[in-house]
Amino acid sequence: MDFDILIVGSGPAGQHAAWQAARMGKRAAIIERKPKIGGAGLQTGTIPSKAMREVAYLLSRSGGMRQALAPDARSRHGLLADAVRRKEGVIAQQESVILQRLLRHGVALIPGEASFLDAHTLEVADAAGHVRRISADVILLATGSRPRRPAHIQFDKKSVLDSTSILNLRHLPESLLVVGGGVIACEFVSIFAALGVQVSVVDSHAQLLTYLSDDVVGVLADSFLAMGVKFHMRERVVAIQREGGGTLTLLESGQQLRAEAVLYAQGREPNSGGLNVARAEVRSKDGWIEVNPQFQTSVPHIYAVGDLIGRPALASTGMEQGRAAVLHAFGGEQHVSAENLPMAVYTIPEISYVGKTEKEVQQEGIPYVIGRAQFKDSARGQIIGDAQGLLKLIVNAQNEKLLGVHIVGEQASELIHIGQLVMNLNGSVRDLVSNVFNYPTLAECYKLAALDCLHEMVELQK
Ligand SMILES: Cc1cc2nc3c(=O)[nH]c(=O)nc-3n(C[C@H](O)[C@H](O)[C@H](O)COP(=O)(O)OP(=O)(O)OC[C@H]3O[C@@H](n4cnc5c(N)ncnc54)[C@H](O)[C@@H]3O)c2cc1C
Ligand SMILES: NC(=O)c1ccc[n+]([C@@H]2O[C@H](COP(=O)([O-])OP(=O)(O)OC[C@H]3O[C@@H](n4cnc5c(N)ncnc54)[C@H](O)[C@@H]3O)[C@@H](O)[C@H]2O)c1
Repeated sequence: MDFDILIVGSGPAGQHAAWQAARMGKRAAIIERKPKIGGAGLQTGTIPSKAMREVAYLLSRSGGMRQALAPDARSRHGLLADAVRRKEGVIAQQESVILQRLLRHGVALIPGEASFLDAHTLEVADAAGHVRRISADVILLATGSRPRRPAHIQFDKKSVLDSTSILNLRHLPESLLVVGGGVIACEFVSIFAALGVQVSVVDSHAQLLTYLSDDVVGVLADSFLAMGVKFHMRERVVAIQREGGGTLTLLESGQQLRAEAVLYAQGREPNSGGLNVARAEVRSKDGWIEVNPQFQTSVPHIYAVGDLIGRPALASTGMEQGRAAVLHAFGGEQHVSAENLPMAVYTIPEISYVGKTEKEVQQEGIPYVIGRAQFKDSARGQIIGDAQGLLKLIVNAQNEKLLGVHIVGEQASELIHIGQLVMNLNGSVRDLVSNVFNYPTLAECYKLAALDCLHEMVELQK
């Protein structure tokens, strides 16, 4: 065999699998079809969108930007240029960090598109048309996902966009219609609304981010309204046409919406088409690869991780899946599945949560109480001017254990890890009450919300 492990895809899942294998002294190689490494994590998704968001966020913090920007188209385009520059700088720097890490650990990087010849052999075709065969004891598939592009929508990378092409815009549209109410949709609504674009949203649901708590999403929706975002909820898109320099979107209700550009953000599809998994007898469903809890496919020495296996489909979880699969493949330390995975939505304001939602707790029939802390009730919240922020704890009313933490507001993506650790260490709401937090901090909201929970528990017992 040429290698101990061949990894297909250099996104977060593939990188972390390769790094782990190399740390275990294995001969590892990554095959990547794109000219640059990093996948959606670094090149077309997580990092570029977060880098652009940072520019939009800083602008939104400076206040009043819509009015300030409206008359001056040149400065608006300058802002997009700033966002693009920041994005490209961060990508280049991270690319170099990842490359150095992989090369330092002796991971081979093989350019080209991989497809199975048999269960131990991949054919790799590079951009110059050269084809080679490479074999390995273990094969790990980490080919990720791409935006779902239904055939009836004419994407053109200029005015009808997906989450990849929107990152390459060089001209800031006057108006943007976002089709979808999921994570990608909401993150881009934040970025473009904060950059001064007139943003509208169309979604078939009654609310954005349907799986989140109503009160948390309510804070986000209010913030969007304050940024001038218009909503067309419970509506479906029938067609998107190009019209002059812009677009015309037809809704099922008969309404017609004009916007300079449209972002279509309704889910993702697996990158498994070219892999020819049937030749290796790897089972898949609608292109998503089926795996067991150890990330083995139907062929035990072939593993699949990351977006390719479906939800949660996050860079954070993909990295850990890659590491876990390699530990399993080479009999390393016993891997314990990570529990209480956090999720962050990098909107303005940020949202983050861990554990169960109130709806899930109700469905499971668990007796619970809710404790809330408004950021405006903490000194730090006042200092930084976050009047909307909210931290909400869901606590088991019988054993006082934390069941879920939901945060919307400044630093939500960082703050969540406090609650996550308490949950992972099987702590209770009383641990949050007795903990001393720096003052003034937003973290102190944990204590305020925990005290609110204790109060609710007393009320419940009356
Ligand atoms: C706009 C956006 C924002 C996001 N924000 C976040 C976030 O804030 N936090 C978060 O945790 N997650 C976020 N995600 C999700 C995250 O980007 C993905 O979950 C993550 O990148 C998946 O990693 P992966 O390694 O499975 O696949 P990918 O990152 O998609 O990488 C797969 C790689 O495989 C390569 N490949 C595919 N087929 C072949 C083949 N046959 N041969 C060779 N190479 C192949 C591809 O070219 C690609 O480089 C975001 C996604 C998007 C689109
Ligand atoms: N901050 C983050 O962690 C982050 C940010 C962006 C993306 N992501 C990852 O990218 C994934 C994809 O993001 P997304 O916003 O596309 O997904 P999503 O699941 O959040 O939202 C997709 C939306 O499209 C709709 N939809 C899906 N399939 C559809 C179909 N066939 N027809 C009509 N509507 C359909 C859904 O109802 C939903 O409203 C996420 O699940 C997440 O894993 C994560």
